Parts: sequence; structure tokens; C-alpha cells
Amino acid sequence: MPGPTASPARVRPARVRVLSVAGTDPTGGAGIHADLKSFAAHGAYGMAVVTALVAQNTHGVRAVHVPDVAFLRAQLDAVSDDVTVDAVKIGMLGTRAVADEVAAWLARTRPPVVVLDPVMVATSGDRLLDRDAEEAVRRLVAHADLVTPNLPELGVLLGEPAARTWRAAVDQARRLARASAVTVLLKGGHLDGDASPDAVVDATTVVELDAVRVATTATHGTGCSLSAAVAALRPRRPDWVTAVREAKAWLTGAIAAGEALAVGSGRGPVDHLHHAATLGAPPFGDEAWDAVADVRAACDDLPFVRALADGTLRTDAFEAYLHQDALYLAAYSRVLARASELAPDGAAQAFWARGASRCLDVEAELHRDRLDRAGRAWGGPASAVTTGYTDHLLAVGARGSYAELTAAVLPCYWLYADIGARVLARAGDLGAHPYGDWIGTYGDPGFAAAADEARRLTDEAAREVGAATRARMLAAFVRSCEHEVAFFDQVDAAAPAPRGPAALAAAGRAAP
Ligand SMILES: Nc1ncnc2c1ncn2[C@@H]1O[C@H](COP(=O)(O)OP(=O)(O)O)[C@@H](O)[C@H]1O
Ligand SMILES: Cc1ncc(COP(=O)(O)OP(=O)(O)O)c(N)n1
Repeated sequence: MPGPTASPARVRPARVRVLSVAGTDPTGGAGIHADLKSFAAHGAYGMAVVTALVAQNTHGVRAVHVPDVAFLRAQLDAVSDDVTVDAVKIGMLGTRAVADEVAAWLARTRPPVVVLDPVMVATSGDRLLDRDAEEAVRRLVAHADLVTPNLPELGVLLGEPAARTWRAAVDQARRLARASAVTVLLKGGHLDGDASPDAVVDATTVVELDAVRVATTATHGTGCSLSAAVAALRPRRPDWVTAVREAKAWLTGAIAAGEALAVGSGRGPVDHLHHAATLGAPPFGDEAWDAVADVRAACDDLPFVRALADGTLRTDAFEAYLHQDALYLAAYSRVLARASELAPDGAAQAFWARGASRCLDVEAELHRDRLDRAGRAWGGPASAVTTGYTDHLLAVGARGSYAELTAAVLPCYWLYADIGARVLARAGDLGAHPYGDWIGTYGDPGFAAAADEARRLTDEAAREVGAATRARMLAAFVRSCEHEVAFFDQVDAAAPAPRGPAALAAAGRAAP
């Protein structure tokens, strides 16, 4: 019977509400304990229903007690009668009766996201699922959206021997995905070698996620922690691949930090909160802005910026700058499109996509309204400075995470708007100014609002990353600010006028 306090659908919750249905680990490395830490590490509100009480530690399992299924049902119903569940992660089930009870509850309640970690045998070799329950777990796959087997578990789900190679395992995962209409997160932790790849496999596609194997003893509960992280992320991420990629990057960091916890003398747990150094840290934007105080101060004294503001900049120097700006914007548009592709939600995706489109409009305007009218052949190559900047952005886009990319693209919004505001203030009467119409665009409230939103999205992304990624964000931001300054400085406003890109090339400043 629905309880009187069921959450009203119209209230938008501050956090996603994620339920773990799993066994216990009193040393806190696996089972519901690991799941709840993973949920918290990803900003979710965690809940737990216990399927089995397990006396275990970092060396192995000593005893398992499975309470009566009527009590399991009471726990499950107590949650779902009262709380809106945004995602469920299912772990250790223990017995056939438990697996069937959970399947019946899923059929009744139909949670929007169901992740099934088909836990069968702990890495210590201890069984966590009765042999006669394997068929019940196979039936449970039909209720799941994502199933996360390791290599031996995948074999059992198919009723086949475990794959001995990664290729054979991917083939098995594809067959399971097709037969059960489920997405499979195939985990490669049991492979030999230097890599620990995973793959997200559905009926038509295989996306392999590479990772180096961390040399460590801290791998207890890795499978629990990964599936819980994916369940916590999926309601806020556009697809499984995005959620898994993010969860796996986090898990690799958690594994690397695990031994430092010094928990137990066997195979120890991972550090779920390895990114805790960034919890409670100031907003990324505040830290980043302080870090580039020198760079910002240097901007106002650049000959180009001074000459632009006081109107003494030569026309052809200004046009050479605009030509490079047009080339830059074409590449920057692609980088913003990549940010849109990686964005965690629809609003961020739309924001970066609008930015990408706007860059192309501005690039076209530059040619239509200024460069083509100037009558010179502005078709030459990007300068070394422009290429250096765009290569940096494209590299972060190709290799970095969403958070790093937001930090790399932010200076083009924020630092540019900041410099522009001071040029505008120094320029005086724009009607009498030779570049008044251009400088006037620095006061565009639409651009200021876009810069604010880019900063807000970057702060938001920074709140979800660990210390190492935040450091890479800062490095990417500082590097982009340095490129912004070099970009303004590439046309020497004081020297005899360069004749467009050909002159820049002749001076040894253009890209080959
Ligand atoms: N030493 C390691 N270094 C990096 N990643 C690892 C390591 N061991 C396991 N993983 C990762 O941990 C996750 C759990 O993998 P696996 O050990 O295969 O599952 P389970 O814990 O269910 O047996 C996977 O993402 C896997 O790639
Ligand atoms: C209660 C409980 N559930 C699951 C496991 C298995 O954990 P897993 O993440 O698969 O990793 P290992 O600990 O087996 O490496 C468990 N031990 N206890």
C-alpha cells in the first residue's frame, strides 16, 4: 500500500535517490557499504536493502547468513512504498529465493534504471551465490537495463565456459546483449597483462574503455563500487557509455589511492572518496582566476590592446588580427561541439552547441562585414600562435574529460570578456573611434551572460572531479589564458604594418 508521504512527482529532488540491494561487508570494502560510499562519491542519496549478512574481511568470507525472504520483501516494500527510487543497483543475492523475490519486486515497481552486478564468487574464491541460484540470476537479467559481469560471471550467464581472451569475452557480451535485450558492461579486471579494459556492449555497438592496470593489492569491492557508481550517474548522464566512462575514471583513481587507507592486511578496499580533497574546495572559477592574476595584469599593457583602445592601431594590423580570429573561431567551434558531445545533461549540451554555432556565425560575419570588404586576400594559413592555441584546445578535447575541456574553453569567454570590458572603458566616445563598432561588441550583454554561464558550468563540472582532474583543469585553464594573451600579442602593433598572414609567415610566425 503506498505510504502517505510518497514523494510528490512535481518536487525536483536535490539529489538522485539510488537504492542498493546487496549483501554486507563489515570491513566496508564491498557490498552495500561500498555501494553507499560510491553513491555519496557521485553526489547521490544512497539507500540500502540487505540481502545477506556476510562475515568477511580483506582475506575472505567466513560465514553467510541469508534472512528469510519475507523480511527481504518487507525491506524492499518499505523503501518503494515511501520513496521515489531513481535507480537501483543489485549486487549479492545469495540464494534462488532471494533472486526471485528481487525479480518480483522489480516487476511490481519498475524502477527507471536497474543495474545488475551478477555477483557469484568473491575474488578470494568464496561463493556468494548458491549454484542452484544461477538460473534465477539469468532470469533476473530480463529486469535489468545494464548487467555488469566479470569474465567468469559472463560465462555463467550464457551457460558457457569463461572466455580466455578479451576478444572472446566481447563476443560473449554481444551475444548476451542480443539475446536478453540488455546493455552489458563487460569488466576486464580478471585479465592478465598491463591493461584493465572494460566494454559497453549492446545489440549493435561495442565501446571499449581502456585503462592501465594499477599495480596494487587494493582491489576488494571494485566490481561493487563500479556498478554502484554507474547506477548513481546514469539518471544524470545522457547514455550508458558516458556514465560508465566517468565511473571507470573515478574507480581507477580510487584503486590507485586504496593502499594508502591501510585497511586490513589482505586485499584491501578502494578509496571511494579519493577526490575528497576537492570536497568543500572553493569554486573552480575563483581558484583559476587567482592563478592567472599576472596574466590578466599583463593584458592591459599589450601594444595591440593599448593601440586598439586608443584608436592608433593600423588598419592592416587589425585586419591581420581579425583574419587569425576567423581561423581560430572555426577550430573553436569544433571544440565547443566536443564539449556539447561530452556534456552531462541536456542544458549543458545545448549551451555548448549554441556556442559552437555562434562561432561559425561570427566567423562568417568577420569575412562578410570586414575582411572581404578590406579587399585583401585573407585566405592564408593560421599563424603559429593561432595553431598553438587551437592545437591545445583540440588536444584537451580529444584526451581530456568534460571537466578539463570546460576549463580549457573558458578563457575565450571569460578572459576575452574581461579584457574587452577594459578596452571598452578606455576607448571613450565610440562614435568618433576608428574601431568603435568593433569595440562596442565588447559590451554585448549576451556575450557577458554566455561567459557567466560557461563559468557556472565549469564550476559545476569541477565539483564532481577528484584532485588530480581538478589540477589538470587548472593547468588547461592557465595554458588557454596564456594562449589568449599570445593571440592578442601576435600582431605587433608598434612595428611596420604586417601585410596579413603572408607577412606573418615571412616573419617566421606562421604555421608551416
Ligand atoms: N588492478 C586494477 N587496475 C585498474 N582497474 C582495475 C584493476 N582491477 C580491476 N579493475 C577494474 O575494476 C572493475 C571491476 O573489475 P573486475 O575485477 O573484473 O570485477 P569484479 O570485481 O566484479 O570481479 C573494472 O572496471 C576493472 O577494469
Ligand atoms: C557482500 C559482498 N558483495 C559482493 C562482493 C564481491 O565484491 P566485488 O566487487 O565483486 O569484488 P571482490 O571483493 O570479489 O574483488 C563481496 N565480496 N561481498
